[in-house]
Amino acid sequence: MDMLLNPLNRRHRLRHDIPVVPGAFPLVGHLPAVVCDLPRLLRRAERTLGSHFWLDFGPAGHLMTSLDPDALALLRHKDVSSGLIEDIAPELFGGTLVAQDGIAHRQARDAIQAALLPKGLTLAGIGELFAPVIRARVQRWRERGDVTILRETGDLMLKLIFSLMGIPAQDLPGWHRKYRQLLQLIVAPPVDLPGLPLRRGRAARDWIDARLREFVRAAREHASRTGLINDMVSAFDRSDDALSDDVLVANIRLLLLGGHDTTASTMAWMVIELARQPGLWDALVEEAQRVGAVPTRHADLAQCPVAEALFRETLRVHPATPLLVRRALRELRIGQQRIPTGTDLCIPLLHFSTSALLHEAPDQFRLARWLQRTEPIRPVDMLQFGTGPHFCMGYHLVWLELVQFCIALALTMHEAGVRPRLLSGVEKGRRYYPTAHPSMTIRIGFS
Ligand code: HEM
Repeated sequence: MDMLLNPLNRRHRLRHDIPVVPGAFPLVGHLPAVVCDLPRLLRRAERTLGSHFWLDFGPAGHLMTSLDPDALALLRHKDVSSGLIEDIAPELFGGTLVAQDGIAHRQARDAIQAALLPKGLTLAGIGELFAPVIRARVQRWRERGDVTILRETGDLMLKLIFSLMGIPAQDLPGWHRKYRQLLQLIVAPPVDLPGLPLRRGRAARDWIDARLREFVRAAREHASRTGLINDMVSAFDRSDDALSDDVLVANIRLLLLGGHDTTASTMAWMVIELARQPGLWDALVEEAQRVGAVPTRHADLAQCPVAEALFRETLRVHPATPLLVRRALRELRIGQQRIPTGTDLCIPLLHFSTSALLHEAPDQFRLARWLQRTEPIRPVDMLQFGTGPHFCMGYHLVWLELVQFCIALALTMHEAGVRPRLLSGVEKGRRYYPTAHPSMTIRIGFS
């Protein structure tokens, strides 16, 4: 199938001496091709235009996209701002630390970081909280015999994140509904009328924020239901310059958003890879039988190298966050390329994650690249979580929950004498933006 580009727009144009990729549609620009076919779009642009080119992200405007590995240094550059993300999605990310720079960013980040590091997660008993929820879910898959995998992992991840926040089981359906409405803010047209996505999304955000405020109050009164919120609130209250509750609430909401789609997509890809590569499944089952139980603490993860390699390789081949956006605050250079002040930038992690410049045989799914390595994990090996001051705050949590998930899946299915099998094609229906994920319709059987 050919790419979703506008056949009437073939003109070669330059902006600031950098070529614009032809084929943009009015209003939505290159978004159809970005969403459905980003790897091919980047490869074609590189082949025909070189390492730097403009892509039109429709309402978000033109972003100068760089495939030069030097562009990664921009993620650590003091004159490169994260504020662009707030311009693109003000309703979701306004006031959150992902859109802040410098001291404001560091203050908010420092105040909640400790709760998400291995020690904080262990003290709050997050592994113990998650293990039974994950085991119950894969047990249900075994009983059902086949599942639509992305829908299931999406549901499981919401349950885990809500349990992290201490939301009681009977309140979950209400939270699910509001969360789905909140997500509509990503695509809502800017029309604020009753019944339209913007109005519904804002109302859902206010509902969620009001409840998060109650959690914060409960934590201050030492009546919190979970260690994690408790730890965040006390760290926030201890921070040098008092930060307002609005900042705390917006950032707890950011954790709900940041940890859902990304992890659900990775989990679904893991099951798909296990289903289509029987050797991977056998290695995982052997490891699960050796450890005998779902690990609950970070210290236990070292006993699960196969599950860890599966987590790292799945993310390398299928990075859930395909691109990062930034704004140049002054004139910069990427290699030989001059970047004018004010340029909006796109740094496609997806391209670097599967680039031959950074990985040997990048297109091959190889656990051995992790299992046989002797040197420690480098920043470039974790690129799927970003790099620099905005490096993902959920990294240790994701590592824990995905290893837990792999071991639970292998133990449960092996006990029943079944293994995952792919019941549908994988290539059709993949999406790459705003989060990359496999097709919604892929079914996995357990037989
Ligand atoms: C496979 C799962 C995940 C992937 C691939 C992922 C990826 C990323 C990436 C690439 C960034 C950098 C954004 C930037 O530089 O602009 C980021 C930031 C962030 N992530 Fe994750 N993430 C995942 C899971 C999670 C989870 C589970 C949480 C929390 C519960 C989380 C919370 C955050 C937060 C709060 C930030 C903003 C950090 C900052 O701006 O300082 N993420 N993530």
